[in-house]
Parts: sequence; structure tokens; C-alpha cells
Amino acid sequence: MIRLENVTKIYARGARPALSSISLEIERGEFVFLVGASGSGKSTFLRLALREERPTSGTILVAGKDLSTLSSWKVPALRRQIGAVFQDFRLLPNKTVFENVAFALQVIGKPKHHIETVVPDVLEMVGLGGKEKRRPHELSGGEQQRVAIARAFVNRPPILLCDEPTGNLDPTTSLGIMRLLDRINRTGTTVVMATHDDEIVDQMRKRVIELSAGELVRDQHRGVYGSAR
Ligand SMILES: Nc1ncnc2c1ncn2[C@@H]1O[C@H](COP(=O)(O)OP(=O)(O)OP(=O)(O)O)[C@@H](O)[C@H]1O
Repeated sequence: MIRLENVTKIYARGARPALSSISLEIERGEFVFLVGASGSGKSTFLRLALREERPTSGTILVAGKDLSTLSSWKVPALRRQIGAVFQDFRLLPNKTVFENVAFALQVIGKPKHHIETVVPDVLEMVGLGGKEKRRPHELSGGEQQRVAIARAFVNRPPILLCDEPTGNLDPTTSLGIMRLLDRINRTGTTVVMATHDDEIVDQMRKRVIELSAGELVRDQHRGVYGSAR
């Protein structure tokens, strides 16, 4: 589903690589935690997969597409295959919960009757039934993240990329968000989650990929947060 072959990313000439010759494969339906100290390259990895950045060298395949040869006009179609969730939620403050999720479908041209059916379903799924008319500032952090997840998942993308989705949340709320992401993964969606949340990683025992200064230093099945080396 996501394959990197010898991928190196150097942002500025002379800078040390943000990612250095990374090769790995993430299969359809997997759940992967991406861990590593601040600056180790986790967000760079996610940005490359979204084609927000291009690698300096190497090949990246996402959902069957080779991102190095993908024409720019095909990038929106690629992004439709990928839901993205961020630490800071990135909701539209003047839109209601319903409108925030509906907007993701409007911009890709989905008809009104479709939107009116699927948005309530996904809001129910993430546990926000009854809160459709609230605006983001009337929700808790955990609820705002649920809206962001609903928006990322409403079009049922095969891939969900999450960059520290529990970074702004307390442990109990984080666990609820984690359970939701796990549930989404069980529908068949491939989930990659960059995180510093050791408790969650240790509890879930999923595949763990660890980066250190841009290098892949661990790829562990049913892994833990801290390196076992
Ligand atoms: N747009 C950019 N321009 C220049 N350098 C960048 C840019 N984005 C990231 N970097 C550098 O690349 C390296 C990797 O950064 P990245 O954001 O991928 O790390 P991270 O593991 O996601 O960190 P964090 O856990 O703090 O989010 C760092 O040295 C960072 O300073």
C-alpha cells in the first residue's frame, strides 16, 4: 500500500538528511506506529506519502502510484485515497461539525443527497451523534479530533495518515481516539500513526517503525515504544 525504496530527503543543500535511504513496505490493512525523537523524520515521511514534499532520491509508491512519475494533475486523485489527521485538528472554526465533514465531500463534487446520508453515518460512528450543529469551539479537544477523523474517513480512503493525533489530548481521551483509529483500521483501512505516546504504543502492540536522525533503526512486529535494543 505504501512502499519506500531507498528514499532520501534533504530539505536544504548541505543540511543533514531528514530521511536517509529508507526502504520499507506497509501492506494493505496494516496498522503502523511511526516513532522516534523530535526531528527524526516522522512528519517528513508522512508529507512524502501525501506528496506534499518530493524525495531528493528514491522511489515512493502509494496506493499503486509511483509518486515520482505522478503528474501534478493526478495529485488530487492520490490525496482522495488518503485521509490525514493532525495534532492540531485543523477544523474550520466558522463551520459546524456537520459542515466541517460535509465540506470534504463538497470539494470533491459529491452530490448533496450523498452528503446528507454519509455525514450523519460517519458522525455516529465517531461518537458525535447529536453534536452536528456545534462549532469547534463548543467541543472538547477529544471531540474536535473526532470531527477531524470523521472528515478524514468520510470518503472511506484506503489509507489514513495520522501525525501525532493524540498530542494535544489527555491520556483517557487519547485512548478513546486510539480505539477509534483501531476500529477504522479494522474496516480494512491502512493506518500509519506518528506518535510520541508511549503508553498507547505499548498498549496496542502493533507494528512499530522507529526513526532516529532520519534513519530507520527498528521495524518491530507487535512492538513497543522504547527500543528493545
Ligand atoms: N520544511 C522544512 N525545511 C527544512 N528542514 C525541515 C523542514 N521540515 C523538516 N525539516 C527538518 O527535517 C528533520 C526532520 O523533521 P520532521 O518534522 O520530519 O521530524 P519529526 O520526527 O516529525 O519531528 P516531531 O516529532 O518534532 O514532529 C528535522 O531536522 C527538521 O528540522
